Amino acid sequence: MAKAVLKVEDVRKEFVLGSHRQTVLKGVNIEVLSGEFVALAGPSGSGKSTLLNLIGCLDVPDGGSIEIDGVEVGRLSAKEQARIRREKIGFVFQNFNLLPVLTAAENVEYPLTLLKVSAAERKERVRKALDVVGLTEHMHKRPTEMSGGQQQRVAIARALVTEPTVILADEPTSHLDQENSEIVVRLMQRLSREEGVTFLFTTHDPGVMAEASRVIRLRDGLIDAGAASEAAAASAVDGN
Ligand SMILES: Nc1ncnc2c1ncn2[C@@H]1O[C@H](COP(=O)(O)OP(=O)(O)OP(=O)(O)O)[C@@H](O)[C@H]1O
Repeated sequence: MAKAVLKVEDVRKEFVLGSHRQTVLKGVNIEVLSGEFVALAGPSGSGKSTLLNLIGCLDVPDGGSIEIDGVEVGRLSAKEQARIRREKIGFVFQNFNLLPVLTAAENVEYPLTLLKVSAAERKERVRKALDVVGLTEHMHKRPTEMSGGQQQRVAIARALVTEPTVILADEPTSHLDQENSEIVVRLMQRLSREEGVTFLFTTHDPGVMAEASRVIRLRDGLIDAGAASEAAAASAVDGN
């Protein structure tokens, strides 16, 4: 039985804009097991990015707890949050967010430099990460010299290279055409199945959701219990 690497319990978040107070997350509970490939779905404005930002230590919850690899991250100082982000979390963004002046290899190497990994080990880990995403021959190219799909694969290699507990991906395929979207989703799925990498990603695309090992749905600030029980019933039937 795989262990839970992410536990979100009764998480609440509200935003105040002037006199308007909006409760976006009203007590969210989710658990993600090591090696799972989990989609977070829900209508626009349902709080998917807000939840991902809390899990990614980019914001703090107003209540509840978030545990990553057994560490409670919801009430850490900004400095401690930054350390958790560097050591335990990989990020993939919809617009790739590669540094334009760096080559593919240098982009992938960057987070290892922040972790003070030795030059020899950096070289080996970058080589392996680019190999796993199938971009060895493009390692010296800059982002502008690569397609969107190739750039997103570099971003996945950059997220992978630190061997994080979980990779969080916010709409990783929404800026890609159908063909590249499929390539990127299949790549993430393969990394989950073959390398045991854990992914939690948001998406609006039913085709992408269909590839997930599990779909968690947010609605009105809560996990959609109907969808959760449907998923439990489906996994009981197919034995996953
Ligand atoms: N920093 C903020 N300040 C104020 N309101 C915010 C902030 N961030 C998000 N919100 C509000 O919280 C709600 C949820 O936003 P969020 O981006 O999490 O939704 P989402 O499900 O990711 O939407 P989409 O699918 O359109 O990306 C929205 O109503 C949004 O306006």
